[in-house]
Amino acid sequence: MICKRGYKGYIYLEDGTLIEGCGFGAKGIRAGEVVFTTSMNGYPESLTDPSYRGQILVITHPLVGNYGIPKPIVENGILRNFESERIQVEGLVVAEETDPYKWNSQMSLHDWLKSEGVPGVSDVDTRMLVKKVRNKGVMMGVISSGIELDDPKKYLEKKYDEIDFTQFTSPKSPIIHQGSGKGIIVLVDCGIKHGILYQLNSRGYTVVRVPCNFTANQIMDYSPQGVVFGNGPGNPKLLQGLIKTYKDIVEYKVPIMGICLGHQITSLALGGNVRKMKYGHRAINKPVIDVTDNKCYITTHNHGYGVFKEDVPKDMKVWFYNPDDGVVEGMIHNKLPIITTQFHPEARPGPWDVTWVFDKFKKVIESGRP
Ligand SMILES: NC(=O)CC[C@H](N)C(=O)O
Repeated sequence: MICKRGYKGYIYLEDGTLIEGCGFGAKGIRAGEVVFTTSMNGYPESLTDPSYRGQILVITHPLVGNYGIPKPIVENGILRNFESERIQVEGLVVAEETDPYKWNSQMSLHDWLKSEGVPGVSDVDTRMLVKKVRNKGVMMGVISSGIELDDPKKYLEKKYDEIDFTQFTSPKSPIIHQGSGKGIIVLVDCGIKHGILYQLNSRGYTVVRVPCNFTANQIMDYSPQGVVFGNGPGNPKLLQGLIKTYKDIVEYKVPIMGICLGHQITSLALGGNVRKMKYGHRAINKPVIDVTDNKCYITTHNHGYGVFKEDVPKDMKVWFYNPDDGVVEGMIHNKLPIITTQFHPEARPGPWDVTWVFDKFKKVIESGRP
């Protein structure tokens, strides 16, 4: 195989599969859970989504890199075109990585991965790889770019589900984004996407991002009008401290919104359950049905764990579900001002059809009712 960047690359799966391709981006070896997204675009946003920490991402769209990587645009400390300040995935696998052709491209995908020390592998039969993951379920794997992979098993000692990745993605101290109005929302930041910050801040709220391990007292010291438990990486059941904080916050009856990881933490804190899915939902065109009016929306997803119908806490009801597999994609509390979505109402990447969920949260805050 002749490789465009001059070096080879490999993907090794824990079931023994070894795939040879071409290396791109940084030279190096990393381990991670191998997951795939069917998103057709939005790779700058996906690669910087902290929920992908610990994972090797396979993009099923055959050409990746066509429009390059834009210059970051920051307003009020909020990134408008990336989801965090760095690439979060452990590695990237594509069929073909291309050089950019677009007016606002600042650098190629290859140069971006290289500058951030993240390995990529191209020229891979991603369809075969995805079929394997779909049939067997997500697996641990090793990605190597530009380095021979002699003994891949030695990189596979740690299991994705047993690592608390929020230690890498949560800020160490609070970060404040001033709003135009008076209200304060505390956003519990276990590795949030800037799209969520943007949606809250653009509705006038001052958003205080607090570390994932802040206590309820520390959160309530800000006298927030609402508390948002945002997205984040890894296994929600490892976050027992966060679950405790959630339970304590519920006692204050303050309006709560849970997004993705926050939806899962809601279920665990209120007596429900969360389970690992076979290969998760990662896409920007997943259908969800709103049971209140039976409307179907096309939404952005990135989750490997899920709340199933029988896992919903007894004081909550299903708000959204995915008609493909029945996974619960949103919940509303029967009495308390608590709403959640498993999908990403902030999209990025993806359609903005469901940003009204943030307006709904504003109404919940104003009325004090779910
Ligand atoms: N995007 C998220 O918040 C993901 C939540 C959780 N880490 C999961 O994979 O299911």
